[in-house]
Amino acid sequence: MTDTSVPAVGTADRDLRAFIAGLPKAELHVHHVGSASPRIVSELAARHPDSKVPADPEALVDYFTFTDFAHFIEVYLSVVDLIRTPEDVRLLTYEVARDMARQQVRYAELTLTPFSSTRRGIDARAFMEAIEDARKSAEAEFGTVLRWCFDIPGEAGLEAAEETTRLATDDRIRPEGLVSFGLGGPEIGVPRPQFKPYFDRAVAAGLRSVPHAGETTGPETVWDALTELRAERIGHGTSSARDPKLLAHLAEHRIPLEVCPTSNIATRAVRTLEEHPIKEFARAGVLVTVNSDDPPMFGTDLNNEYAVAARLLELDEQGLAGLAKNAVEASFLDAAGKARIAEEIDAYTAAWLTH
Ligand SMILES: Nc1ncnc2c1ncn2[C@@H]1O[C@H](CCC(=O)c2cccc(C(=O)O)c2)[C@@H](O)[C@H]1O
Ligand SMILES: [Zn+2]
Repeated sequence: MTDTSVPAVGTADRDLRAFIAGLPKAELHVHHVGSASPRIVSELAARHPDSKVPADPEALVDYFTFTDFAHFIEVYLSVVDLIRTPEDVRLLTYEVARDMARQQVRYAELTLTPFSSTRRGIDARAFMEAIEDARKSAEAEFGTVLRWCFDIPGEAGLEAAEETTRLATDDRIRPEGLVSFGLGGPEIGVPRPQFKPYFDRAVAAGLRSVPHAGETTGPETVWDALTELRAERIGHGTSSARDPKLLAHLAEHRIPLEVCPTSNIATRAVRTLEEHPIKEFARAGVLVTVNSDDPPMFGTDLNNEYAVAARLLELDEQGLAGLAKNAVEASFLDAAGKARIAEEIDAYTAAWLTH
């Protein structure tokens, strides 16, 4: 006979997952192409049958298993090759927002790499119109507010930096939803300081600096991002844990880290979740935000990243609400926008804990 007095293993975990599923959230580090779900990839692959990306969602699980960071970028670029027309761009953006809304994401800063599209022949203005059309439809229909980060694909060099900066700063081209400027791709062999003039121009044009740093290289790259690229938040920043002075600096200056735990395992930047430095960040007083990076490619979503963080940081519902509010605080929303989501988080948490 089953002993019903003993809670089934995992009940607490299930309750926390249910709490997370309904928790209003903000996401600060998530890539446009990297958010293409199997459903979206299949639709794009069917449109472009010459692509090497499998159209069958089940085959995508194997295809999205990476041997290292370089392999991840290789696969990533094969998905980039599926985005060939402004309509592909619009579809991807709109469907990504739908997937976010299902997870109660109220606000997201989505990282786009417009250079990858313009160099493949998509007209810059048509690209901007496509993302803006998707942004406005998504906000009206799903209630999810999107803002853009344009990032330089570092490995593609200064030509990519120049083009990304032009697209981000030319008043006749830059989209209304653009708030920030980033730098992604591999770090090894791609020194950050060479991008200083481009970040200077972007910051002068009113954009916020949010480069990836310390994902696959050491803390010196994070220092470079801070001192040379004027970073206001750090993408990943994983290796900061190896430099106590850096942790103290990040904490003192309230420079948030955009932590993406499952991504770090999938790209082999960190060996296991148990070894992930998120605990050290929190202990040092750094403003930690939790993000999904390239969720379907890493077999995760934002809700799962919150569940992972809850386990690693030993958070209860109040702790998770605090984590969600960290992302709101670290976002580039205005004060009223931040207050609105923070209040929603508090109201949801209070209602959950009293019923
Ligand atoms: N975890 C990540 N960490 C870092 N970056 C990540 C992560 N996830 C996704 N990215 C994205 O990968 C892009 C890389 C694209 C790139 O390197 C490249 C090189 C040469 C040519 C072209 C091209 O398009 O022709 C592109 C970055 O810009 C970034 O947005
Ligand atoms: Zn990233």
